Amino acid sequence: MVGFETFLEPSSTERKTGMAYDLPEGVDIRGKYDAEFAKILSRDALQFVADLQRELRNHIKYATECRKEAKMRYNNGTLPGFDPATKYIREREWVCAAVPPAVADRRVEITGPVERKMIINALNSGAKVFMADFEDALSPSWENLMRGQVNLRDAVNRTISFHDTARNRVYKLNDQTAKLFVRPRGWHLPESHIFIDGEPATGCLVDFGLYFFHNFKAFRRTQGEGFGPFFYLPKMEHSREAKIWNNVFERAERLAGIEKGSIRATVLIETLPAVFQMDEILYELRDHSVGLNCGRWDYIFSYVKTFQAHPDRLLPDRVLVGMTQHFMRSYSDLLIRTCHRRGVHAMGGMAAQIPIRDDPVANEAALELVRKDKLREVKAGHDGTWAAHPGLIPAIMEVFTNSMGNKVNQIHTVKREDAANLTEEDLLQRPRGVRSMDGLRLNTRVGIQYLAAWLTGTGSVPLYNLMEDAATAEISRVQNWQWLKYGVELDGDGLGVKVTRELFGRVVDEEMARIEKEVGQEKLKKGMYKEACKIFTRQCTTPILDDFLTLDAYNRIVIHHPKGSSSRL
Ligand SMILES: CC(=O)SCCNC(=O)CCNC(=O)[C@H](O)C(C)(C)COP(=O)(O)OP(=O)(O)OC[C@H]1O[C@@H](n2cnc3c(N)ncnc32)[C@H](O)[C@@H]1OP(=O)(O)O
Ligand SMILES: O=CC(=O)O
Ligand SMILES: [Mg+2]
Repeated sequence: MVGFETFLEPSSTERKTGMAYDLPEGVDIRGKYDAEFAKILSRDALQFVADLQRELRNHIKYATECRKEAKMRYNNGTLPGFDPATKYIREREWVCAAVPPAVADRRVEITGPVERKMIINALNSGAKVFMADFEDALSPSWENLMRGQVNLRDAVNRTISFHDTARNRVYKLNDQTAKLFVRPRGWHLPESHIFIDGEPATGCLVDFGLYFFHNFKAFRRTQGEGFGPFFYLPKMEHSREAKIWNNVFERAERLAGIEKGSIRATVLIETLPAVFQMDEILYELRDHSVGLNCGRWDYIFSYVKTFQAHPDRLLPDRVLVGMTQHFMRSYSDLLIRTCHRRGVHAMGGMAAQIPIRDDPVANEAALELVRKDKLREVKAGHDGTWAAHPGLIPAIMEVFTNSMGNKVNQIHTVKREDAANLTEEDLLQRPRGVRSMDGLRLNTRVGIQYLAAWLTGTGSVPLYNLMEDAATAEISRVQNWQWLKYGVELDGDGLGVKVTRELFGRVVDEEMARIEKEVGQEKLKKGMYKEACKIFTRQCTTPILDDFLTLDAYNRIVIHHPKGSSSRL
């Protein structure tokens, strides 16, 4: 193990190796060499990541096995629920460490991929927080991930700029910027361009490790007011996964020589099993927590996934599964109650609407939907919420500020004790609504176009005036799979058509024709639409549901450079 102090200075051990990365023992890089990437992938930074991986790999494997075991139980008919063994954690009075002053006010948070121009725009957007995303909004190609690390380093050091040559516009940071949170990938995704002891590294440890290593010092000085760095943690299913993150944080703090509790993280509650573990997750992270967030889109995806073997719990059309469905409202209410009882932020989620530039009437209608959604959140007791686009920030800020007045959050003022009575049944209640041919078509059209964008390096896209990312695309995929698997009757159009493979095949052909008409023949040919259609169709029709759309698709974007990318000195 290299002492952490040696990491901090540009060290003499970071030898110039020409066109190859300088690697510690047991680490191999199979991604393309780039001189900028080499500054991120320094020997000492890689050593830090490798040490995290070595210390935690068995815990990660165990947690992965537990996920499989839980899936088997749900597939055999068990319903997720509160764990009697951890009742004492839910019932006892305890609180998380106090919220750091730098992030007490999080009323509007903007999110976006770690792309250079977007990072600058997001930090300048007027939002209180910017969540820079290696996850739902990013296609994890080697190029995107490593450029993302370069961009974040420059953002934290405040040297980031971007020259849009086509528009001759230079982007720079304002004096006042949003506070930066970083969201690493979920536990399930490998980083197949970095091998540690012969195995692909765990994606989130690479994202966390490289970012923390290069930025913790500057971050604490420039924006954390002595705390930080700050993170969002996605897609957890159980508190044992939060415990692994807590170990990661403690280890990083120890090695960096910073106080325990410096690193803070907000956990997304975006899987159905995790809603029954909210106290337990906060408890594991009680020294490092700044709250929970309603990751509503992955949560809906997870509802389908968890109940993949329960034909009595089929979803209605995707557009009908909103926050006013009883199970969604119950989840948000219980999350608020749990967070405020434990002294941390209860963050709202993402409304999918984005500005519609060429149609003022439609734009106003979209904005009104966002306002309504945000008003519901702030009235329920959320302390802040997410915006997908800078154009939405003034309206959302106004809703939260009008409702919260001078308060920076509602942690101590809105307790929601009424939500203590919510039951497992409330949290699992079947969503209501119809299923329609339009729903099947929309899922198909959106799923294919999103995947085509993802395969070519773009992880969040505007489609039909809505933001689409990995989480929303997952809903389209699993909903089609579920409807096909159980041959549901489309009762929403009065036609009573059953979803069969033949019908779905026809829908795919027709929707591909529609996509061609919309994007043009040229773009269709140049893009990855046919490949995307193949992957999406296979995943919708496979007898056993794939765990993640992006796991299969990831293999298509891994590009190994066996020669000249790495060297062992
Ligand atoms: C389910 C979840 O996990 S939600 C969280 C993950 N998802 C996300 O973070 C999605 C974030 N949003 C986005 O990626 C984008 O807003 C999109 C793809 C939906 C739409 O993007 P675009 O089509 O480029 O929007 P549009 O053309 O209106 O952009 C106008 C300007 O706003 C900027 N912009 C748009 N969204 C963002 C954003 N989220 N952050 C920073 N800047 C943004 C654009 O870069 C552009 O800047 P410019 O005028 O300087 O060139
Ligand atoms: O990550 C957020 C979500 O809604 O999913
Ligand atoms: Mg998500």
